[in-house]
Amino acid sequence: MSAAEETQWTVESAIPPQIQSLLSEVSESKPVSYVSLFLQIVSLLKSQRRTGWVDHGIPVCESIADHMYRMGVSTMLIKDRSIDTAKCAKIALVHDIAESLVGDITPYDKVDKNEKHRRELLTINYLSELVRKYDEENGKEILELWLDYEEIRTLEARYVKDIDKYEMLLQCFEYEKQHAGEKKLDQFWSAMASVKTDEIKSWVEDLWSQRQALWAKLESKN
Ligand SMILES: Nc1nc2c(ncn2[C@H]2C[C@H](O)[C@@H](COP(=O)(O)O)O2)c(=O)[nH]1
Ligand SMILES: [Mn+2]
Repeated sequence: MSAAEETQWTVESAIPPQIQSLLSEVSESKPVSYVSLFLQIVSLLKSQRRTGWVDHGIPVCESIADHMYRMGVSTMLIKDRSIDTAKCAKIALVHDIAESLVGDITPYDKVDKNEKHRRELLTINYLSELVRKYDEENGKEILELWLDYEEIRTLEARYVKDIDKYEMLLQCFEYEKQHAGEKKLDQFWSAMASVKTDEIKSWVEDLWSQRQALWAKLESKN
């Protein structure tokens, strides 16, 4: 993608036609009209497949929403009582919300991380503004929770960052099991090194030993 094409990306250009047609139906005189508009943009997360799996030929793979849902549930398992797990769940539910319009960009895509951040920051501000039309405080909260994650501003965000990697690795392990030796997704497992908290490290270490056992069994059959 050329530099010119990259910087041409705007939120407005990323809004798909089915959402564009809704924009003329909201009115600041009717704040509640922004609720369904915002949530129909969120719906895009339910149909967008996670690019990393698509790139590795996983048929019928999970969506971005699937990933965030299981992350939300995962935060409820954190047993460190000093962590505000309700806040973790909220961060999990919004951390990839900008991908509704930006799309799911992997570390191997041609979009560099500054451009990815630029697009996602424009989008989260756009989404936050939509919610503020209905409720100022809720719109601000969604933006702040997203920034907590993006900038790892809190220990809760650090846990969610770790769970983002754990959830991906668990999904990777599930795809490797499903494909019974046909798909060895080694590339993703380098993410283990990014996990920082002791508790989530213990989750990852357990998963890694399960994966090692799986491949020992699969490779013994060959
Ligand atoms: N091909 C690879 N894709 C990867 C890797 N690590 C992450 N990813 C994918 C997973 C998602 O599709 C996307 C970003 O995920 P976020 O949850 O961070 O938005 O990138 C990898 O090692 N290889
Ligand atoms: Mn994520």
